[in-house]
Amino acid sequence: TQSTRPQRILGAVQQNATRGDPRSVVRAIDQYCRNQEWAMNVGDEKGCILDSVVSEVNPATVLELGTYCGYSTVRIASLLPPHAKLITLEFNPEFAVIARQVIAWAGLEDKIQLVEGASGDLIPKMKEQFGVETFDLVFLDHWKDRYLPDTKLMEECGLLRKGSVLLADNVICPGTPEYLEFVRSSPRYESQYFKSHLEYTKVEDGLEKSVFLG
Ligand SMILES: O=C(NC/C=C/[C@H]1O[C@@H](n2cnc3cncnc32)[C@H](O)[C@@H]1O)c1cc([N+](=O)[O-])cc(O)c1O
Ligand SMILES: [Mg+2]
Repeated sequence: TQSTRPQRILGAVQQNATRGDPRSVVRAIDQYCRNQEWAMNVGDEKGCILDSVVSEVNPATVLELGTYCGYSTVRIASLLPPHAKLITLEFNPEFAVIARQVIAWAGLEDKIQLVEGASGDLIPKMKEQFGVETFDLVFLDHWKDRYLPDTKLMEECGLLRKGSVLLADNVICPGTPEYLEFVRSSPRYESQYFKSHLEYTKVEDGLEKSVFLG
């Protein structure tokens, strides 16, 4: 039977990456998606900006919205200090199955908790079910029309504290106009745009970093 793109991405990891070596997993996915078939991973160019923000924030708690195959999950977790935790939400069970295997190949199961379900349902349960107080860093990379409602939901649920950093992918392509307008005009956020390119292409895209001011 025909394989799916996520299955082929997992195959590229298992063939080309070294078990327990997260950076080799990231490299294997980038090489596959650049040379064989495009996929919606944040990619290496925006990934370097992601790395610098993760290193600067040095977060103890991270929330990722939209796991897909686990590329950015592994990329972020590989930079976290010991005992830091990353929770990643994915509602497509087929993608979750692949992402769990990518995360396992990287040897990062202890740092990453992949939760299957919709962000709108899971965000209100974060404190009670996952023992989270607040998130130091949130990476938004799920459906683009969910960025704004989920940000408001995180505020309402008390999951953001003064200094929490939101980092949003694709604010230009495919684009998140309502979210961008909100974080750039709200007095409760200090926003900064990092110009880059859509993964594996020359099309403009970028990341928006927004610090919650409390
Ligand atoms: O559409 C894009 N991303 C959507 C990502 C979606 C991923 O997040 C999950 N999800 C969605 N809402 C969810 C709510 N809760 C949990 N998981 C959820 C989906 O099951 C999928 O795994 C995209 C598109 C392009 N592009 O060039 O077209 C480039 C990119 O970098 C992109 O990120
Ligand atoms: Mg993206």
